[in-house]
Amino acid sequence: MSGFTVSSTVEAVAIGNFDGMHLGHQALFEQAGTEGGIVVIEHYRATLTPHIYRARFTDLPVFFYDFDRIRDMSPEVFLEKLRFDFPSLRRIVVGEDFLFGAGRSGNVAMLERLFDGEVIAVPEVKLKEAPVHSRFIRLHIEKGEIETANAMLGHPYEIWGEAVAGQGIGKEKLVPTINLETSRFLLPKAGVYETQTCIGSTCYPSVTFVGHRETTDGSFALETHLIDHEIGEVKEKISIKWFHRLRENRKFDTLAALKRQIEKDIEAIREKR
Ligand SMILES: Cc1cc2nc3c(=O)[nH]c(=O)nc-3n(C[C@H](O)[C@H](O)[C@H](O)COP(=O)(O)O)c2cc1C
Ligand SMILES: Nc1ncnc2c1ncn2[C@@H]1O[C@H](COP(=O)(O)OP(=O)(O)OP(=O)(O)O)[C@@H](O)[C@H]1O
Repeated sequence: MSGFTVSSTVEAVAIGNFDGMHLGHQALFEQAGTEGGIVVIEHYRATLTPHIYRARFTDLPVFFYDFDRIRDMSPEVFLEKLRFDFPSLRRIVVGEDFLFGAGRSGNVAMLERLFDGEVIAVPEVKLKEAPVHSRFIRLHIEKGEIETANAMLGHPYEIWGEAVAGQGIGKEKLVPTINLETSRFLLPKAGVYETQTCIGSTCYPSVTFVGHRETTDGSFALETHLIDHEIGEVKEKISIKWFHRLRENRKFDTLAALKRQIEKDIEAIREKR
């Protein structure tokens, strides 16, 4: 989907890029109310909830404005577009730092001047003094600090991908794994993680490896092993929810040594259950 979608019923919109659909974003959605909608200014750089994945974290309808099509609009023209696209619009919800229009020339005060309805500017949401923003959540994920990222998101960090063929070593010599291919999602720092793997509507406890397989072929892989659950060939889309980084990616001298370590990783997760 690209460009924009129009709704004649939506009475309130929250506006922003909304990568992650984090606690700060959710505070805006609450103010938009049940008749509200979400206007995503889409610049195609989102890596936490790229494009339509944002819709997984809200019950409100999500509309997309392609950033390239609105970037040169003055604040006045942008407001005209909103009024045209949402003829029932009575309320606009943004964060208090919201800037809009060509060259980011419009702010909340200008929005209040130009819009004849209600403008709600939500104060910055923080988590224990730390401001919650997509850019900080990305940094935590890149450092493997999943608990902090999840606390800021208000939900477990989740990525989606397709199952692809692996080397065939796992099942024979280590543990069976689903090898995943993803695009656009930010991957956590290399290592081994406590995760859940969701196939269809069922989520299984799992252990996930992300990084270069230093012990075998050295190539990059994202692999997940379902703990205490056997599964045949997986054809549908899979998601991984991330919870905790267990350890670094390491090079083992033998496959037997790697297998012993993987068994310990699995046991560490079982003990928590
Ligand atoms: C829980 C888990 C932990 C892993 N840890 C490492 C590791 O520390 N170092 C490494 O080189 N490979 C690690 N791997 C990846 C294995 O090398 C990989 O599963 C193996 O090469 C088989 O790949 P295949 O599934 O493509 O056959 C791990 C895999 C799993 C499932
Ligand atoms: N922590 C927050 N508290 C309140 N409002 C927020 C917060 N973070 C973002 N917003 C508001 O949500 C909307 C979407 O913002 P945006 O997509 O830029 O999120 P962001 O987390 O600030 O992203 P980035 O880190 O990339 O700047 C904007 O109206 C913004 O002002």
